[in-house]
Amino acid sequence: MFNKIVKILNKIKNKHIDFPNLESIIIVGTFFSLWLAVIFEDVIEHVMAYVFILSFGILHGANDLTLLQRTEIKKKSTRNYMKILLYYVLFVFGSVLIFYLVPSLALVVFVLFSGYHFGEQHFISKTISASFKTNVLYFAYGTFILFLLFNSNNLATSEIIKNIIGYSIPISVFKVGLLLSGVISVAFSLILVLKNELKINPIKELFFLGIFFVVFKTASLLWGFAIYFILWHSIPSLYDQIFFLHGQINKRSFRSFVVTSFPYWLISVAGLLFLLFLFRDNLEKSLAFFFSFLAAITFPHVLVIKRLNQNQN
Ligand SMILES: CC1=C(/C=C/C(C)=C/C=C/C(C)=C/C=O)C(C)(C)CCC1
Repeated sequence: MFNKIVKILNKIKNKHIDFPNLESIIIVGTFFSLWLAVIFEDVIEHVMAYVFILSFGILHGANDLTLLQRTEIKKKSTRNYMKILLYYVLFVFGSVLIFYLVPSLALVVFVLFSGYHFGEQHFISKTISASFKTNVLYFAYGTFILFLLFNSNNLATSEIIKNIIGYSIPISVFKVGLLLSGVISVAFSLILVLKNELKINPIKELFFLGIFFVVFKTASLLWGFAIYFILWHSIPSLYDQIFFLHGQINKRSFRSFVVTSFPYWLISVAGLLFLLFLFRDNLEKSLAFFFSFLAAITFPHVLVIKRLNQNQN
């Protein structure tokens, strides 16, 4: 009883947000964003999407170096930090180079990596223990969400892909991808639930998928992506990262997270804005560059978060 009272007081004092509340906020935010998609035309949706991706989206990956440092068993030292920074920068530039040299391979790897990363974020708190089967589920679920988005906006997606890789791919690729990833997701979630290795509420999961379907069908490609990426991925991920670094979620830990992220955030946003400025006259080309840049900073981020989750297990 006493512990409960202390917990409630602590919540009020720290304005602590617990996960069920965060989920409700995300659902309300999604419907609000959906309403914005109905009243605004594509150009406004694009501006809103860029603002969200550049703020929360980039922010959720801007503390990777600190997270990496924390997960290092070795003692922290300046030299250690410099080494991590050097590897990180090399990794980002290596990704850019691969996008430039073999764009089709880079794009496939990017979509697969992202799928795993989205699925991992969605299911990690509902997974009892990590295994090959949970990895397959993360991968299949995340790619299913991406293929749902691509199918709902197939022409716009294939146009951007054409700008990245230089040739068109058949729209049927999205349908096959959706079907395959959907079947694998259902099969592996069933196996994991039956083995008591996954704690999910199937009705709730289907409800979420229904929301994503309506959002992707109603919003433009970029706004639909931004709604999922920010509300359903970046905000829960920010929450987990702040918790990992500070042990609690309150104004102070959030501020500290923003302060340490700021230099990396600024460098990424300045680089991205510069690219968008260069391609300002050609929306399709600028979107292609935008996604390639996002990919370059995503590759190391996916590995850092994977490591963080392994560390927590
Ligand atoms: C939406 C979209 C694409 C994929 C974007 C992806 C996969 C983004 C992933 C971002 C992540 C995982 C960020 C970091 O956390 C394509 C294929 C470029 C085509 C055009 C539309």
